Amino acid sequence: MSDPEAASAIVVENLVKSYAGVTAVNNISFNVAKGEILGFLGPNGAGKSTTMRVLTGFLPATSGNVEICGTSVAAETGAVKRLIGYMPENNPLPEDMRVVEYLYYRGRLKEMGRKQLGPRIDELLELCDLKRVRHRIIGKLSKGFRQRIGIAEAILAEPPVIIMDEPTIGLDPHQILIVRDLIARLRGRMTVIISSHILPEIEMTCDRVLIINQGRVVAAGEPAALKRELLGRARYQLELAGESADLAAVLAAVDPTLEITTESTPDADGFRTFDLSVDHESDCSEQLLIAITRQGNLRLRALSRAQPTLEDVFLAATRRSWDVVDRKPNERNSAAKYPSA
Ligand SMILES: Nc1ncnc2c1ncn2[C@@H]1O[C@H](COP(=O)(O)OP(=O)(O)OP(=O)(O)O)[C@@H](O)[C@H]1O
Repeated sequence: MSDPEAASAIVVENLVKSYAGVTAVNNISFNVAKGEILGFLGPNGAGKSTTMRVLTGFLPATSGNVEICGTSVAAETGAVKRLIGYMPENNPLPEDMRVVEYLYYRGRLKEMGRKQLGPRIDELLELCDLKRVRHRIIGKLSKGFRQRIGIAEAILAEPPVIIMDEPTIGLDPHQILIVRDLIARLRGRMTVIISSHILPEIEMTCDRVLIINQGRVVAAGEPAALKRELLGRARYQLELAGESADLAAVLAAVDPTLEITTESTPDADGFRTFDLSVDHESDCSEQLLIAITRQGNLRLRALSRAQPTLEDVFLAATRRSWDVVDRKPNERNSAAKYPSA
């Protein structure tokens, strides 16, 4: 059998990080496979930045073990820093340097050879759409350019692992698109962890997500699997005129687990919006459409299957974890244990 840790670029085991009086990261464990893009999500104060700082060797862990490509962060912090390209939140850049100058300077600090640096910087200016600002002073550039300079710097020496804290924060939709494409191009070549509050962004970019709250992992998996695990029931919406009892009878005939969750008051034409939920994932839109049309007394104007988003998953996972936190300690002991990824 293959060893899952051998295929992991990042291994985090029972990581704890406490500041004076605050446990920011409370015993989290997860692996990130080589070439995988992992989205790291959590509400404000969940412990995302702290975890990233420990992973990159900028902060020592209180306890636990972190390995990057088989190298222990605690034992070989210097070596680990060379394995990671890190773009911290609000990435600080030297205001008075020119773009090329800065990348060259950072490359030399990363011990890259002069001959190797020139072509690599040209490649990155192209990849990160920075060619037209290559000789501009960084302090005079917009946020979008500055974020891309941060990404260029993180991937400059082609480290196997890239960690980005809120890479699209403060960017406009066009700039977000550029950064998203840029990250997608790293898939398979580098292992990437991205922390973000922008959930559609994460959903589009990441292979897997890890949601933390109050320093603990509260959900982990592929977005589609998490939707099934956390949201369970599929949802539909109808715009329909007719008696609720007639609709209820049709629903029972289509699927005994189909139920009306909310219904609106009728509009001027007598149509109401009904929200439905059903206990399984398989699509029953067509059966619903046929059964309602055949019923005779019901007039259907619209039928749609709700597509749950990562935001729904995030809210369900964090709400579930708050429920556990709110329970009395003796109840908490018997609560379901959450996956540690
Ligand atoms: N240097 C510090 N000293 C004391 N407490 C800290 C320090 N840094 C963070 N904390 C606390 O640790 C907890 C986790 O903070 P962290 O910044 O890791 O969360 P986060 O998920 O990155 O939040 P955000 O999304 O707001 O950046 C918070 O309660 C925070 O107040």
